[in-house]
Amino acid sequence: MLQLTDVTVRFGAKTAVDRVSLTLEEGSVLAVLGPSGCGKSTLLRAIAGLEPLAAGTLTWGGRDLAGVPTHERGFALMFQDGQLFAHATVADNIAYPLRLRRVGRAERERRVAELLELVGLPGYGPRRTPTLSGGEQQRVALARSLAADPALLLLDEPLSALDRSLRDRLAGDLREILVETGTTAVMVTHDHDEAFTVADRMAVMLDGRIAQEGDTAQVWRAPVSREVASFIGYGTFLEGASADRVMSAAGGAGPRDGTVALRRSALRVDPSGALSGTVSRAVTTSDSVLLTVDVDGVGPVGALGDDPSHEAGERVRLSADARGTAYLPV
Ligand SMILES: Nc1ncnc2c1ncn2[C@@H]1O[C@H](COP(=O)(O)OP(=O)(O)OP(=O)(O)O)[C@@H](O)[C@H]1O
Repeated sequence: MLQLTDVTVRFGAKTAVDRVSLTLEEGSVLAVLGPSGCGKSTLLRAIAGLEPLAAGTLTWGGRDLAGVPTHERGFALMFQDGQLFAHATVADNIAYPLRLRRVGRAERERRVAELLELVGLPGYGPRRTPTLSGGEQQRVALARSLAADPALLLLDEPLSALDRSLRDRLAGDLREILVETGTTAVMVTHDHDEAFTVADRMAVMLDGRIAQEGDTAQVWRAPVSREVASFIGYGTFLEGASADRVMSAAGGAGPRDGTVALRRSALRVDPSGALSGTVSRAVTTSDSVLLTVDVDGVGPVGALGDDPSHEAGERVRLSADARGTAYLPV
């Protein structure tokens, strides 16, 4: 088990990581999600032993890691750009951590073949890394990180150098590989889709502190604040009569105090929907039409359309789905 208690990292007067406490069971994958500059890479580097703690403790399996240097922690790190050796073959890159451990040649070859199979690149061993695509290079980097059977895998934005569609596919593969190998991992990302796909637990980090931590499904359904909600995909916030009107259309209970957060998927164009309004903006993407609709008696909300011909000024009806809504704690 990885346990962080009040972990604090400072750079001069700047507190980059501020009293962070987290627990991660073995076999679990935690995503640390947060905006640029919130301190998530620094937190990961502190776990790796690359940044000294100004305060707090870090333990693995009950052992205090203070004074344990990076190479003795038994953790592996993988970065955004993979950092493969350009002059070496794919097989040599993956075998590198095994060489450091003086694993014999036959065992190295067996393990490299097994890892290439695992990351979906069988037969790639003799290739030189500069001849690989970006996605293939990240798969090789992942295989190299897993080669030495790390106790804990630390991933820093492992997919962010890739384009969107490749990223979505690799995120799913990464999830399967981590589950199949039973790897305990901490992944830092600013992309909530990636965090929901890869991890079973999520810590949302804002300005050096953990704003919310829990099962990904729990965080998805019940963000604890507007800041967290905005960061995990809720785009509309309503209060008072506007909130009541939408929640009653969604079949919710009677009026309640507080703010309702809505994902775009909470409101969909539907000719038999209970709400009506005027489209103020329509943006077509490959799999949906993103609308802003000025709903009568509610105000502007994000909604999903089904037809690329929607246009500003058009009157539409919307139905509401409670699964895309959340009451924020008062
Ligand atoms: N070596 C350093 N010296 C001084 N300040 C630093 C150092 N490393 C990071 N910081 C500062 O600490 C804060 C957190 O940085 P960090 O890299 O952890 O953020 P991040 O959440 O990973 O951001 P990004 O997603 O942009 O990489 C930032 O304000 C950054 O400028």
